[in-house]
Order: sequence, then C-alpha cells, then structure tokens
Amino acid sequence: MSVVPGPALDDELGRLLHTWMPAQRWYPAKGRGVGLRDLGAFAWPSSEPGVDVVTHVVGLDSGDRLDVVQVPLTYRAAPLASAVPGATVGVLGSGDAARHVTDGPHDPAFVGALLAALRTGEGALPVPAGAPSRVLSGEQSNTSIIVEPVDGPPAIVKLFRTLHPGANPDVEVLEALTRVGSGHVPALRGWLEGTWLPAVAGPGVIPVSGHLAVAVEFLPGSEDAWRVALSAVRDRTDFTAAARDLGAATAQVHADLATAFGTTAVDEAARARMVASLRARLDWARSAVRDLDVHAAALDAHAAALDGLSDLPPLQRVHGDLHLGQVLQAPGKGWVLLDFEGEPLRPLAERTVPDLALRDVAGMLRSVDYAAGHDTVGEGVDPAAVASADAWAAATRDAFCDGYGSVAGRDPREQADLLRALQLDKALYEVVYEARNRPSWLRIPLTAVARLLG
Ligand SMILES: Nc1ncnc2c1ncn2[C@@H]1O[C@H](COP(=O)(O)OP(=O)(O)O)[C@@H](O)[C@H]1O
Ligand SMILES: O=P(O)(O)O[C@H]1O[C@H](CO)[C@@H](O[C@H]2O[C@H](CO)[C@@H](O)[C@H](O)[C@H]2O)[C@H](O)[C@H]1O
Repeated sequence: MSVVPGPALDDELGRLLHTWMPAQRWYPAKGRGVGLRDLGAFAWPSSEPGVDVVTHVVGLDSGDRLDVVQVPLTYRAAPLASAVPGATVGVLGSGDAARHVTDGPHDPAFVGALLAALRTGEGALPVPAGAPSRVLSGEQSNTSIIVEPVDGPPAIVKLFRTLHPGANPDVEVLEALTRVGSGHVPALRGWLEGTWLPAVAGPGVIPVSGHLAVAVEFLPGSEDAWRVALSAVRDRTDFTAAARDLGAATAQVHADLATAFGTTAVDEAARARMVASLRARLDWARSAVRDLDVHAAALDAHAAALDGLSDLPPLQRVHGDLHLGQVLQAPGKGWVLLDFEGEPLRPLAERTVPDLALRDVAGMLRSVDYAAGHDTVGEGVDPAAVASADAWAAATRDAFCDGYGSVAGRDPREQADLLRALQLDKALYEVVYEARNRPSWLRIPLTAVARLLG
C-alpha cells in the first residue's frame, strides 16, 4: 500500500472523535466509557491539492476490553459541500488555520485514494479509482461504499471498522470461494491490508497487520431476504419456494467451502470440545443476561444432556452468522450469501475454526422465527395472528430444510437433537446480542429459548 505513516492522534482530534464516534452505527463500545489510544495512522496520497487524507487506527480502551477501529478522515480548508449529515466530524483550529474534518467514505478524496490502493487477485477485475461513489445507507456494522464506474460493472467496498490482526474471514472465504467458482457469493474484486500497533503497546512492540477493506462485485437491484420475508409474513404470503431455493443455495455454499478448505472428521476429542463450547456459550449468556434465570433448571438439564450428542458430521469452514439479512436475491444470480465474518460477539480466533455446517442451518431457522415473531411476540397479540405467523414459520422452515437436504444429500431434520442444540445455542447468543444492542427485540430470542427448552 503506497501510504506513509500519518500524524499522531492529538488531544484536539481526540475530543472530536470522542463526540462523533459513539453516534456511529459501527461504534463497538456503545454504552462503555472509553479512553482513546493512538495505534497508528496512514497518510494517503491525495489527488486533491490541499486536502489531507489520513486513516487513524484508534484503540477504544474500556479497562477490561480494547476494541481497535479504523477511522479514515479528510482535512479540508472549507467544509465538503457534498457532506451528508453525520459525515461531518468537526472543525480543528480556527480562523484561517481551520481544518474541516469529514468521515473519509463520504469524501471523494479518500475514496479515490482507497480504490487506487486496493490489491487485486489474479484474473479479478480491478475497481477503477476516480469512479463516482456513494456510501451505503442503512444498518451496518461496517461501512460500505458503492462504486459505479460509467463504463464498467459496479463494485462495493466494505471498510472493516473493527480491526483484527491477520486475515479477515470475509476476505479469506470470498477469495477461496471465488477461486472454486462458487455461484452463490459475490465475486471478489480486491482487498487492502494495513499495519498498526498492537493493542498492548510498550517498548520494542512489533506492529501487527490485517485487512482494512474488501471489494466485491455489486449486485444492483438485489433484495435482502429479511425484508422480503418480513413482508411475506405480514401479508401471510407464501415464502416456501424462495426458502427451498435458499436452503439449496446454502447447502451448495457449504459444499464449495468444503472443497476450498477441506473437512475434518470428528473424533472423541473434537466431540468433547464441541460440547464444551456449547456449554461455555450457555454459561456466558446466563452470566450476561439475568432474564435467563427463570430457566435455570431447564438450562442445567440441557447442559447435562449435551453429553449425549453423538454421531457429529465432519467439521468444515462455515458462514458462522447466517441469517436472512445476510442473503440477497440477486437478479440473474439467485440467492447470494454475504458477510463471512462470523458472529461479531465471538472472538475472531474462534470464528475461523472448522465448525458444523448445521450451525448455519440453525441460524437460518432462527431467522425465520425472528421474521415470524417480529410483530407477534409479546403481550396482547391476537392468538389467531400468533397461530398464523407460527404456521408461516413452520412451512418456511420445512421448505428451507427440504431445499438444503436436496443438495446436501441429508435432511438437517434427521439430526434433530443436534439441530435443536444449535438453535438454542444461537438463541442464547441472540439474547446477549439484543440485550446489548436492541433491548426492545429481546423478547424474540427469549421466547425462543423458552420454546426450545420446552
Ligand atoms: N455485493 C453486494 N451487492 C449489493 N448489495 C450488497 C452487496 N454486499 C452487501 N450489500 C448490501 O450491504 C449490506 C451490508 O453488507 P454486509 O457485508 O452484511 O456488511 P456488514 O458486515 O457491515 O453487516 C447488505 O445487507 C446488503 O444490503
Ligand atoms: O449482521 P451482523 O453480522 O452484524 O449480525 C448481528 O446483527 C444481526 C442483526 O442485524 C443479528 O441477527 C439477529 O437479528 C436478525 C433480524 O434483524 C435475525 O434475522 C437474526 O436471525 C438474528 O440473529 C445477528 O445475530 C448479529 O450477530
């Protein structure tokens, strides 16, 4: 990457970031008091005279935890005319020396520098620098920039906001799946790596490297399955044909992942590790969310029964956090799976170890339950509406499993105990996720925990 080390994060910029960052959707330390740590900066060659482009790597230190985020910024003498609300970080200095600070993805000066620095794999179509771009709006844990060249296919560049040393699973998996010709993922078009100081600073410390961004083909006119499913359940329209295709696409991606990364048979030690990890998640969720206390006896019984899990299928790379919001119905391409980063609340090292493909099936079944329960879980809902949402969910879940089994050769419902344990595992993760991020949604996974334990 043709960038050079950039300026330090000084107190004045630190104060601006302290105010601006917590309001961003991607900010990982919501609700926690943090001290900012300067873990490095890259100064980018800027195509616009007088505009400085700098990516700061900032540690968010809350004492017991340190999240590392990348914050690309531009510095201009005058405000960026095209800046949308939220893109303006603030002003440094005053009078003639004032520097207007903008969130990089919203500034063409940063996007041009970023596109020029992307690395491209063999045979991949590079993303031209200088093409018009816009930031994807909507709920996102990262920041994506859609690039639409006038004379070439569009691309979408995702800036990973939370950084981890080493390969980002999204880049690693998309590279492998593109290589084996998987038809159910967007083709990889480029990536970017960077270097910063590790979380633990000190004398003689060695910098770490990792992925900063990934670029893939943009699929215009796509609809995400969460929105389609939510309107289908509201209108009580059939979603079974789509769910069957989605099940088949999921099984095909699992087959492609097995081809690209191989599989590992489960011996007794691996089985014991799997049971231990399911128990560890149970303990983690119970200690994080007190609403689970009412199920103490049933959760204890479930934890004990996990020893009975046997005949586990081979382990392989999986998606790790598959839900309806992670799949697009793309014109001419069918179902496409996105975002192979795994569960954001899980440590990165755990997200890349070979796992059960059924975990993704369980994730999708939970997502169908979310769509059905979105409007009907809670007090005072008409029982007829609950019954019809439940019937929609049951038919959709069956269709997804039918489609999955038709490609995988084994129907997921044949492994009922394992599938139930994985759905419960996911529902417990969701209880923690919702308690931290969307407390008003908490009742959806809590209701599922009660049902799955019952
Ligand atoms: N290749 C693509 N083509 C069209 N839209 C996309 C593409 N990739 C992502 N998106 C849109 O961007 C959203 C967020 O992408 P995702 O990779 O899940 O980001 P995040 O990791 O921030 O959640 C998706 O839900 C989808 O709407
Ligand atoms: O998309 P991310 O990788 O950031 O995943 C996280 O956020 C998801 C919500 O955006 C969350 O998914 C949960 O809510 C979905 C509805 O919004 C539902 O379809 C999923 O089944 C449910 O798990 C995901 O768990 C979390 O990791």
